[in-house]
Amino acid sequence: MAADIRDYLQRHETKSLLRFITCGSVDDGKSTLIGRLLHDTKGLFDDQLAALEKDSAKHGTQGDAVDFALLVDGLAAEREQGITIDVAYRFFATDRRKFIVADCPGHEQYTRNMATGASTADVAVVLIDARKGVLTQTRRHSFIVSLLGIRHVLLAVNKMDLVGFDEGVFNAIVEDYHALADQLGIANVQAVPLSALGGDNLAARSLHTPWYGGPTVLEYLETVETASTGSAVGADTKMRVEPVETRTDIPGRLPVQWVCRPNLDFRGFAGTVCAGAFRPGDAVVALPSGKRSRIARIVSADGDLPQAVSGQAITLTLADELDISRGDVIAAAHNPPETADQFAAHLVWMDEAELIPGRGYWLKIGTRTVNATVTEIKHRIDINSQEPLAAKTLHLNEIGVCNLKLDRAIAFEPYALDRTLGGFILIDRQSNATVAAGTLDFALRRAGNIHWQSLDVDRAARAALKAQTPRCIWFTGLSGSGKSTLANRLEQRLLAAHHHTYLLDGDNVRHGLNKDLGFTEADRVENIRRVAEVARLMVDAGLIVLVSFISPYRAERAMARSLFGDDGFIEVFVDTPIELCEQRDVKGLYAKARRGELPNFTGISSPYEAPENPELHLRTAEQDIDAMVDAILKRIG
Ligand SMILES: Nc1ncnc2c1ncn2[C@@H]1O[C@H](COP(=O)(O)OS(=O)(=O)O)[C@@H](OP(=O)(O)O)[C@H]1O
Ligand SMILES: Nc1ncnc2c1ncn2[C@@H]1O[C@H](COP(=O)(O)OP(=O)(O)O)[C@@H](O)[C@H]1O
Repeated sequence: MAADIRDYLQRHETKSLLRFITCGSVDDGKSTLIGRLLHDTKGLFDDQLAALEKDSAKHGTQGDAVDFALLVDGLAAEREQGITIDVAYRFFATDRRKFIVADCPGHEQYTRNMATGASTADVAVVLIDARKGVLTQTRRHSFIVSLLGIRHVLLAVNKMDLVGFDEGVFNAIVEDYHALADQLGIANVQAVPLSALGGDNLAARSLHTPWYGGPTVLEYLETVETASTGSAVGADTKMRVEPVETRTDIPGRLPVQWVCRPNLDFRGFAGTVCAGAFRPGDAVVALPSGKRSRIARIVSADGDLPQAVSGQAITLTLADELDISRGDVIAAAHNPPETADQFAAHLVWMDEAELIPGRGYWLKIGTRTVNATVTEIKHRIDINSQEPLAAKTLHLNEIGVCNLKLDRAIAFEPYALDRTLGGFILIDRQSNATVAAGTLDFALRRAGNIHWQSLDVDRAARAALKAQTPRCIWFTGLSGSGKSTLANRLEQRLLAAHHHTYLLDGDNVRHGLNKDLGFTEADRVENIRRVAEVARLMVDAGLIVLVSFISPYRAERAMARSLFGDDGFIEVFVDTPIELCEQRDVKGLYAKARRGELPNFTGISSPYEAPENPELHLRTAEQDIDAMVDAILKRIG
């Protein structure tokens, strides 16, 4: 298939390319619409058509006629479910233009696919069932369309045949949608009355709508002018294709995808220009380091180029040796993007599990991946009214405005200016699943104004005075597993050996610093974040710090570890089977939890994620306490 696409694109190299997406609810007729467009423009590959005819006879719902929905519904499994689940990219062309269409599924839980498809599109085709009008789903899709910077909407009012091609019905829907588009700031809306099934106003003008004087769907797609600045390179095809409109007047930006170093004489920075243009001799700056140089050469598969514009995949060489790595951005020196590590952002939450403020996620932006936490949810947005609503978390498909903090500064642009350097996804660090798509709105200035105060007396000096190596020894395990008992005994032994220590115990810290926190997932995340920060200060003070908290989540233990570095963090897994903890039931909490009187109890009604690679794995059922303490002492030397 990849070879077919390459061949296809090559044949159409000279034409401009329009990327669009289709959005609609299940059964609005998206698949039929795309299938018919492909068919009517002869955009089908012959073998696809043959397969379609065969499939229609087998599964089709349209008698002997070709069932166009089958063409885009793709996988058999999806067909069986009757819904489309993945984004399917299709290619077709007319004499005037070539097209890539992302077919975005309409089922409520598949917003993620829609955002994926929308992130590179110039135009969104929003389908409406003429009998149903503007639905919540239409509003959600349109909101994402506007959020992801698509400025052009084709409102496809489908199934006009089922309302007798009534002009009044069409006008009422268009009026409704215009009100929504105004709210969302979508300035360019073209509404078309159509019947995808009958082909009315799709490729050919319909005789049933003499009252309609606008373009057909295809005419619109062939002629719409968008401000695309280079979303036109298919990553998988490695092909260069001209975007609809290439801007060379805006400053150049190249997110570095990889550093190309075939031999000692050549060091190039490869990537796809995401905005503006570069020429040899241009002054450039590497971000976030801020180091400057000039472009020496622009190397491409076709030899050296006099200019590279957005959408082109190239390799730059520079006049000076700069330390630039993957994820950095090379930008025009006279007008570089800002760098920052804290942002206000919009988020579309796409995971079944809710967003946890304070938890660490991977944030991928351009070619860079960094650690990020949502520090605060400002509000979520009511999809119907666009009103802000109070929110402590975001659930599946909810859209919110929040503050983000990264573990290092990145070069960025507000999304409204640049989709590559302003659009990001959040990835769960444990499962690697994409949990959100988002847009950076602006940098929070305070980030740049709070500096780390460098002090004359440092950790090394404090540690030297105490004649010890400061460390964090982190005990994790179920309630009653033996964390406190072991930590206590260890502290006694350390004290006897004249060490300076402090024991932070969950129960105790929850009486003071953390007395505002309970046992929900979000509260536990915050509980661990605070105690990890406190432990870090104490380690900085030169102490050996023992932390004894259930700390049930891998993500937060990884976060704690990252504060100390591998040498400074010893994770001790106090591994006791829950049956034994329950037998011990030191505080009577298991009995209470079993009676249903204690909600969110770890191991019973709240999860415990066992460590995968702890420095020490202690099985309390098999060893006695002193032997285990000896093992810890041996490990810390
Ligand atoms: N619902 C629920 N789940 C678990 N534990 C509960 C709960 N409610 C109260 N307790 C008591 O609180 C102690 C655990 O607090 P932690 O701060 O260590 O928990 S956590 O790390 O935030 O998960 C824990 O102490 P340990 O038994 O020493 O672990 C319990 O005594
Ligand atoms: N090998 C062992 N290691 C640790 N604790 C043990 C062991 N065997 C029995 N225990 C008992 O288990 C209980 C553990 O309770 P505790 O230390 O308060 O656990 P946690 O702090 O994990 O909730 C104590 O009563 C302790 O005496």
